[in-house]
Amino acid sequence: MGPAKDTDDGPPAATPDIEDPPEDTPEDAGAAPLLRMRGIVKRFPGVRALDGVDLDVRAGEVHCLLGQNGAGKSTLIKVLAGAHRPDGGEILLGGEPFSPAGPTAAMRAGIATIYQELDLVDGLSVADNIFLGHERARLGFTRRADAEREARELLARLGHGEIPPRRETGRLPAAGRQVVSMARALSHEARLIVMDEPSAALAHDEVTNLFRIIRELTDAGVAVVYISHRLEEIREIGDRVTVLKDGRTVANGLPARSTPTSRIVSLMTGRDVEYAFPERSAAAPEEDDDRPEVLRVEGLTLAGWFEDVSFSVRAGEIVGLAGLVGSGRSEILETVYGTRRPTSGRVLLDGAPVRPGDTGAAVRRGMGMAPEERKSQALLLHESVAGNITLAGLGRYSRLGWLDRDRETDDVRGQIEALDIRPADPRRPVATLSGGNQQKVVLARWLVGAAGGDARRLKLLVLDEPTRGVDVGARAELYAVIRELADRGVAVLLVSSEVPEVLGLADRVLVVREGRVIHRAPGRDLDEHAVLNMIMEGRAL
Ligand SMILES: Nc1ncnc2c1ncn2[C@@H]1O[C@H](COP(=O)(O)OP(=O)(O)OP(=O)(O)O)[C@@H](O)[C@H]1O
Repeated sequence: MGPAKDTDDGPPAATPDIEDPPEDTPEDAGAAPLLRMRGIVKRFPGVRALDGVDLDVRAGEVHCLLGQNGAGKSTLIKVLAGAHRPDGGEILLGGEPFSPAGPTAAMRAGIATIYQELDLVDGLSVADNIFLGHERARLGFTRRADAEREARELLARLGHGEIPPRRETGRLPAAGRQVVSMARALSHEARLIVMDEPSAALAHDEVTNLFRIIRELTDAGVAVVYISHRLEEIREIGDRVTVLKDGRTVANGLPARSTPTSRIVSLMTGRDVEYAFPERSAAAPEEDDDRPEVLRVEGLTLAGWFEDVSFSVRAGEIVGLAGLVGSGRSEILETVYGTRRPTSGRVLLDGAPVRPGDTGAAVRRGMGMAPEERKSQALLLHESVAGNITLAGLGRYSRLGWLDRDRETDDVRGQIEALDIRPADPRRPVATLSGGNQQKVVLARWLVGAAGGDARRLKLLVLDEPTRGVDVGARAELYAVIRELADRGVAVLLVSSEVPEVLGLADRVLVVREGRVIHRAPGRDLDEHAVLNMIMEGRAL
């Protein structure tokens, strides 16, 4: 089921099963909530994204908002942040009716939002981004030295005094950009901060830092609305949980720590999902494996990033790189695919060298890549879902100069169904899909490539954070699809910040630290604790 169709005919939808308030509430239970949203409705053409959502948030709590991809989480917080005008419902902030005329009005009322795709201006300095659109800027707070001093203080408060306020924001790594976004929220002295998947781009130690900051904020009485698909995080940082499904609230304010995971997952998905990794193929030890080598990387070096990296991936094999953000793991993938040109070393596909730094040649030879930054690197946002899915292989659909539309449509529909892309409408512009559904579109593009039996067949699929932003239900489906691809003979090379994902999926794992491969082992022989220890401390237990 996708979001509610915006039609007025048909029987009214059943009243959602809203849970009673929890018993183990924080001390301020009984006090009026800081934020109360009631019956919020938001329609887009053809879709009712929000169909009567309730949300109550108390001062000083971390309130987690959960739901499958497309359930309406981002839309709800955009309504709260003044970015969307609701079509119905009521919002009370501090007991007063609240209907922000726009984002600036919401910010002035003390609501700050850190979006999934950070809304920073890459070309501006860190300090300029922090004070962008700031009231004080308009009152003459433009003196650079003052802005930079205050920016430095905010960054230090966030534990990142090393980020220079004058640095061009686009040059910072993902974790640094997020700190800037957080500093912007703090600069507004917000009383409610919304974080939309703040940990998605962060490595383990950065998440620890993020949680420390969140605790400081809530201790000072700030409320945090936290959106994440990582259920284990919700247990660690959350106080209460609200679950959305198809644009409705199905559970309102459950206790975050004591509600069983199975209960939360079945509320989100409407079914019981087994959160398991697919069976691995019976992998032979590396030296005895006689499957053909699809990818061979020899002494690959990208100065300043990684050094002397060698490995191979065989047909039907999944190889995973585990490492921290900044360890060089994503850069290794990008150099294999040709987005970056190595300083030295070689990449061979089916035994023949690939032209360095030439992604076009890589694709023609049968490589596909789903990059980390889907919006800037992978999607044509104004194109349709179908257009994005068939992007890499248009040649596949032309016969004697005619485009074989039927075949194209069948392939696209097949992928929409296999990955449960919502809404299931091939003509919808990708820009209007939720974040997780956009990620599925990126993957679908390469899966189409793997389906055909023609010369353009996919041989090597390179995946950088394949499940970022993807909900728990769809994750299991994606894992199964990736394994199925491997079973069909595709070689898969992947990176994920989630160590259990690398260990659960990969036949072989390479542990990367500070630009070097420090350990190699079959996925089944490693455990999460040992790998975390290696990537953080540089040694095995
Ligand atoms: N600007 C828009 N135009 C049309 N439809 C939209 C627009 N924004 C969101 N939608 C639709 O509204 C629904 C809810 O999307 P939303 O982004 O709120 O989901 P989400 O719960 O945040 O999902 P995710 O976990 O994938 O980020 C989806 O069906 C989406 O396609």
